[in-house]
Amino acid sequence: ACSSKYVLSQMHPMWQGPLAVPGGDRQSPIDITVRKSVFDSELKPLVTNYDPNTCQQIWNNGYSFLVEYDDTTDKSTLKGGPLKDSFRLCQFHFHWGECNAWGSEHTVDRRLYPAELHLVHWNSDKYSLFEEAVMEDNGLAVIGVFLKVGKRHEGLQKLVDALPAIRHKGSVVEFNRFDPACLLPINTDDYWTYHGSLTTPPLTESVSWIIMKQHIEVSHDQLAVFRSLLFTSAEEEAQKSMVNNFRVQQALCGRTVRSSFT
Ligand SMILES: COc1ccc(N2C[C@H](O)c3cc(S(N)(=O)=O)sc3S2(=O)=O)cc1
Ligand SMILES: [Zn+2]
Repeated sequence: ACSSKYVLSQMHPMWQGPLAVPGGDRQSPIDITVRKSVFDSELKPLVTNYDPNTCQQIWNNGYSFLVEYDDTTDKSTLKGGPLKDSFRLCQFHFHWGECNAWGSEHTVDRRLYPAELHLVHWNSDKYSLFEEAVMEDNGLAVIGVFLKVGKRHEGLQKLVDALPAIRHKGSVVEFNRFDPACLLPINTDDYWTYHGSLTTPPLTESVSWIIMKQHIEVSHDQLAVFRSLLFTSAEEEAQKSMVNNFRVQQALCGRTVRSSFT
């Protein structure tokens, strides 16, 4: 799939029809084969500085639900890790399955998780707008965190309680003072990192992926509320449950996945 000009057509609930991505040799998501990852002692700990007051709204974009942050100043930033520059948080969202057996986009030694959190940041040292950065080689940095079903996640509940108000595609509600740091695992020093792409259209190959080794736990009931969202807008006849909003895994095409831990 790497040499071919186009990625295989992604006949997937999230979008129909073939998706042409020029080149297509650094697509995401991927399976992380632990024994093939390469320890890199140059990789630093992640440095996140998130200001909960920059949280603005939560909305259903028809792929997932996004919590959006004011990224007009450097108030919520990500530095360190594999990154040379400072990146600004613009949104976070999740991917999940119709059941707890699957739902994550990345896998570790083929292990699937019921859901995966993505915290999306753009390179504010090199670019002045998200829209510019998203098209550039080192424009975005996305932190991926696996979710496992277990004890209730207290910090997540505020977000879960807001979901019924955005059931339909296109609905938006104000959402303030949410600190995304509460969704990070205790240990953020251990991660894998590789160069990849957005996992939804436009699939641009502009992402430095940082996948946390440690997962977070959420309750079965909290995840069930994710599945009560809809892909469809209020006007559409057939309502489709927003589930399985993950992309099929892509070929590694010779890329190396580095680890910050041995
Ligand atoms: C060019 O116009 C745009 C480009 C990208 C986007 N985004 C929305 C996407 O759904 C999306 C999916 C991401 S994932 N699953 O982390 O790879 S990150 C991301 S986004 O916030 O960049 C919006 C407009
Ligand atoms: Zn995502």
